[in-house]
Amino acid sequence: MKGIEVKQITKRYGKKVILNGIGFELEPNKIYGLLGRNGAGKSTLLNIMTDRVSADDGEIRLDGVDIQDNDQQLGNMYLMSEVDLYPKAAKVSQIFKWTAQLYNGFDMELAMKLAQKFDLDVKAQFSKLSTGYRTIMKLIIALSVQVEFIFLDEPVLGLDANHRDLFYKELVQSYSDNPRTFVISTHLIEEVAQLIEHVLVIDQGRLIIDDETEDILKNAYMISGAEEEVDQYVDGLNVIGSDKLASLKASYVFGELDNRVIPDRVSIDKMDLQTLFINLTNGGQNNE
Ligand SMILES: Nc1ncnc2c1ncn2[C@@H]1O[C@H](COP(=O)(O)OP(=O)(O)OP(=O)(O)O)[C@@H](O)[C@H]1O
Repeated sequence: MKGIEVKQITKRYGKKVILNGIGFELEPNKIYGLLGRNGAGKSTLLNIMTDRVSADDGEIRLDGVDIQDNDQQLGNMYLMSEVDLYPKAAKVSQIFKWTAQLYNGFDMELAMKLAQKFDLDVKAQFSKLSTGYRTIMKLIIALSVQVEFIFLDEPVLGLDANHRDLFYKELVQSYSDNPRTFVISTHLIEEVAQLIEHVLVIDQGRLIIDDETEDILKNAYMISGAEEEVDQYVDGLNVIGSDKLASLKASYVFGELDNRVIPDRVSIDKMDLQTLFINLTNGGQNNE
């Protein structure tokens, strides 16, 4: 198979099972969203996929070949994470140069252009940059390395709204100029909902969603109105949660609605990705 296969990955820390037999595939040239609550194991999974952390069980294959200790395969992947791996005194421009030596296809012209757009001073020392600008430098590198698989772990950490907006635009531009696969792990679901083509959700060690964004949202509904009528309407449907305000209720349904008659005082709207995520990962508790 072309792409990455994640096969039955299990990871424990002490007695705690963080990832429990996770399996999915990443196709070439697609933007994935990797979602999960705090501590769900997203960073651990990305670290395993890039051979920075070893799994207790399972295997990662790129184009059919195991990536473990395989520099050639690992050279096709880049992980941008919160961890700062650079020497304290290093300047941004030096870090760009080192990265270019490590990754053949590094696009220095793009990196310098992006630095200008984001107002990043390439003569500054990395350790003296603000939190947001450290992220910006790492993002610029991630967009400029031009490898086949790019993993972005919390890519907008510390970025203000304008910089986040600029980053999403530059990501789309870079993706259309040079299609490759991105996996974006983030908590800002609504901001990336338009970008991601495929959604992966990890919850309690398991992969609970692995589907195209469009297909997921096609079957995600918010049924709202008078409580009694809402309850009556959703009876027998796959209700994943609900919210209540006085006598009004909103029930969240994930799955097909049949041809049942919609009562007058009930309205049906599409659920957004963030609402769906919250309801799927709140441990079965209603939000009432
Ligand atoms: N080196 C480690 N030793 C022990 N436990 C660890 C280690 N690294 C991660 N963990 C634990 O594994 C779990 C998953 O952590 P991870 O950072 O992968 O989650 P995450 O989904 O990225 O979370 P967040 O969204 O909060 O960043 C957490 O309970 C964390 O405490």
